[in-house]
Amino acid sequence: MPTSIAPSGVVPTADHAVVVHQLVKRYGGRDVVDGLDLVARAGAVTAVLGPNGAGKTTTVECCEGLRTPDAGSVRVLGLDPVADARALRPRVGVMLQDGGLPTGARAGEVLRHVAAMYAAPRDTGELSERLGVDLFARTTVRRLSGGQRQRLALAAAVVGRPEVVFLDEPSAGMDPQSRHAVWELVRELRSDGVAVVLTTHLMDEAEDLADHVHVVDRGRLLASGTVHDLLTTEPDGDAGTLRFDTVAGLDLAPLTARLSTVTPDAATGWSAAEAEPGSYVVTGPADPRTLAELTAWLADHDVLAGRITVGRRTLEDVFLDLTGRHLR
Ligand SMILES: Nc1ncnc2c1ncn2[C@@H]1O[C@H](COP(=O)(O)OP(=O)(O)OP(=O)(O)O)[C@@H](O)[C@H]1O
Repeated sequence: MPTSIAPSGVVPTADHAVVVHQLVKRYGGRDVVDGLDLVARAGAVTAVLGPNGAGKTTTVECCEGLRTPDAGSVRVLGLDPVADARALRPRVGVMLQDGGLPTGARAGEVLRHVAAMYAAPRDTGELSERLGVDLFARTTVRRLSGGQRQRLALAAAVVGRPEVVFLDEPSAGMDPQSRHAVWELVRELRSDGVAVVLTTHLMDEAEDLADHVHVVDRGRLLASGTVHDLLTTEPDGDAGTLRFDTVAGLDLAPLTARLSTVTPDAATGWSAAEAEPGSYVVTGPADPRTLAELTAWLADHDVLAGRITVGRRTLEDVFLDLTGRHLR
């Protein structure tokens, strides 16, 4: 069962490296973070997953001491990120979404300069090589591509061997190979005991990397738990999904009724939604018979599906269930 599908179920304990409690942040009278609870453990990857504008960056910036909460509290390693900023600086690594790097300096210099600020930094040569920073070490930051800046920012965030790392959309704009290198590094940080907090709107990033996922939307926590917990939460249990694309506007009630007749003994029922015009998601105890029934139903309606896929539920489906909207 999930650690919590309800926001109130996030229970901070002493071994949490990050504890955000009822955080509120307002801009222009609008609560962009609206009573958010969030925890992150050492030796684990915690993903803050939500669509654009959900309040992920604002939340993480409050954890980094870059923004002051309007209400609620934030503790990182037991300290206040704003009041105890000096004590936290050597212990926390931060990768900002816009990089936050000096634009006139060369990439290699930036990394060496950041490393020099720490007592026991990582080997910059080894780190540069594995993230591909060595390939553009002599290029000034302003000339780097978005993905190159991201890689440099990540290297700078981890070079000081921090205990907690905040990564804001770490693989945004990266090619698949760079993304793979980032994910490998994140996994290694976890096994070294680092508390990794990453924001993402990429469900596969959250599913592949995260030990714990906080799903946020409109400044609020919608669900929290391990990926497995979130994907197997009642009422859908171990439901699978049948997705198909065809003409828009099909009446789905007769379809779910028909599928239910095929699986009368199943613990879970069927639900169906038109996620986007002409793009349907049918969730339930999918098996070969129900797939055959779906295609028969389509044939009865004289419609040809452009694509039919069978799969397990994804975090995208969880988000759709919770909000009625897509993650992106
Ligand atoms: N400095 C600011 N002044 C006014 N509004 C802001 C400011 N920073 C953020 N916002 C607004 O707060 C809301 C949340 O923004 P935030 O960047 O935290 O979202 P996000 O979940 O990180 O989104 P994205 O995935 O697009 O980065 C947005 O509506 C944004 O426009």
